[in-house]
Amino acid sequence: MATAKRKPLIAGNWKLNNNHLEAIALVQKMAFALNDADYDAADIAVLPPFTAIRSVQTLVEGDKLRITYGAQDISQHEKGAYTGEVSGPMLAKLNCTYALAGHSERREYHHEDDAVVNAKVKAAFASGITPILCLGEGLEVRKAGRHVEHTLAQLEGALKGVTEEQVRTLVVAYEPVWAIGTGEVATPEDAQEVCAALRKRIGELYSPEAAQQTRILYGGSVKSGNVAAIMAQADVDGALVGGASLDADEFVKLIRAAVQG
Ligand SMILES: O=C(CO)COP(=O)(O)O
Repeated sequence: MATAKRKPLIAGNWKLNNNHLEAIALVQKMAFALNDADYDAADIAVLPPFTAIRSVQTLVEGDKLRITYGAQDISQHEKGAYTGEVSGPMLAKLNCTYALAGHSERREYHHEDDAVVNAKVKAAFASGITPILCLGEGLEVRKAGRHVEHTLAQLEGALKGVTEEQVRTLVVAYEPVWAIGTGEVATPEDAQEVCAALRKRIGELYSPEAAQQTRILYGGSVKSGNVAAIMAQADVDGALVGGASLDADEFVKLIRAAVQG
């Protein structure tokens, strides 16, 4: 089998934090600390709230920063009477590289099911944006030992109608809900078990070659102190980081720990 050549992706999901001025300050601090070796070693992304994307874009483009950025959500609709929604074409116009689709907090608080997540993944691709498809089980499912089948079912639901060409560029993020914001990090072996199963299933649904190209991240209480062991797993290609991405020093430390093999 061809050896994997996947560039790590470390993405900071800011969630509901940072107004546009705070966003500028945080990205400036990151940019000050990061160097070319960091950017060569990993793709580095921030996912600000919608209101801060324009400010981040202006900073990144004005200073030609190698930090990429994206949105925490994307509408399944392109335009029309959908109050409060932000579309793929709007995000593309802001040069967003990524959009999260199906984060567990969207699934839980906004009742997004696999069909909606599927529509969001396709909406992102239609606008030239790379979806970061978030998957993961809750505590009950984990306790019942059904975490692999649960996560694979979410994957299949989200990929209906997605082409092999698209899946090669897709980013999947395995985020066990019980490990998000709880300090309860999955063990590296827990992360590897599910990430390997996801890659295997992508191989079965598409092709082994496509599966070797899809980047699969782990998320859930990732910090500078635990990221190296998680990244050492064969099928983990990066991290989706919440809390630890809000502090520039900690996030840069985390990025460096992630790529030191
Ligand atoms: O949900 C997450 C990233 O999308 C993980 O959040 P924490 O890193 O704060 O646990």
